Amino acid sequence: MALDVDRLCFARGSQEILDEISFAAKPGEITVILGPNGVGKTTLLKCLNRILAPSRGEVRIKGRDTGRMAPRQIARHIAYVAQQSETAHITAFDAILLGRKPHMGMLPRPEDLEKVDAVITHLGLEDLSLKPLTRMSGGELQKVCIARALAQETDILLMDEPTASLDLKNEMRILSLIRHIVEDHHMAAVITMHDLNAALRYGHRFLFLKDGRLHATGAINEVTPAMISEVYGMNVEILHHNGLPLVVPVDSRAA
Ligand SMILES: Nc1ncnc2c1ncn2[C@@H]1O[C@H](COP(=O)(O)OP(=O)(O)OP(=O)(O)O)[C@@H](O)[C@H]1O
Repeated sequence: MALDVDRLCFARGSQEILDEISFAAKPGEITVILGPNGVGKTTLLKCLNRILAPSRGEVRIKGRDTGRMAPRQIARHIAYVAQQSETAHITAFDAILLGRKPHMGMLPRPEDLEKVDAVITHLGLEDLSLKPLTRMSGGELQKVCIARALAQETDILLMDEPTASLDLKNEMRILSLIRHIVEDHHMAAVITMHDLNAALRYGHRFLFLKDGRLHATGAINEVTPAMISEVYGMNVEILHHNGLPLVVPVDSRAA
């Protein structure tokens, strides 16, 4: 496994946010964390790369406890795309170059610049390369953030609501891009999402959080309407259209 999470707990003061969360993220797969607002999805992601320190339990990268690793070492294995990306007045090229920081000293080496060029070409971002982040649309910015994560050359990718501010077309494009990257580069991705239909379309494995605990997990063919209803407090059906699952709310009463 690329990433093993073992009985992870996180508390803020006396408030227990995450309670005994265990799962493993596999290379070549997108693991999607699902659950209602405020359940702890972002908190869990931040515990995975130790932006937040779990109060109990372990997160292991290829068997190594992240609690015993320096932040720079963790950053060589885990790239993190936060929910609100920074929009500093720097170009896309420079933003992507920041992804090389865990690998370089004070100054970029020729191989760092070559890596950034290669990622820009791979994602077709040549036209954006010299554009400042402050003048980018949400979709453009998200692509730059993904490019920076790729330039970081990690085996694990964490993304917090990567399509939150995107229109339908860009949402599909970005999720398709993430899925291709994960499969082609054999990365293990863990992402949070609210759009259940997009999640079921592009994810491989699903974790449902409820009341701070892992309520249910499963691959695409193991997700049931009951799991969704119990977690979101709303009755749903799962229909199929052209082989794709579609979650349809049945009524708005609490399940
Ligand atoms: N900086 C903070 N200080 C105090 N409490 C916080 C902080 N950040 C989050 N919380 C609380 O921790 C809990 C989990 O928040 P978190 O952001 O992880 O949830 P989430 O599932 O990602 O929510 P959403 O779907 O709305 O983004 C919530 O009760 C939230 O109010």
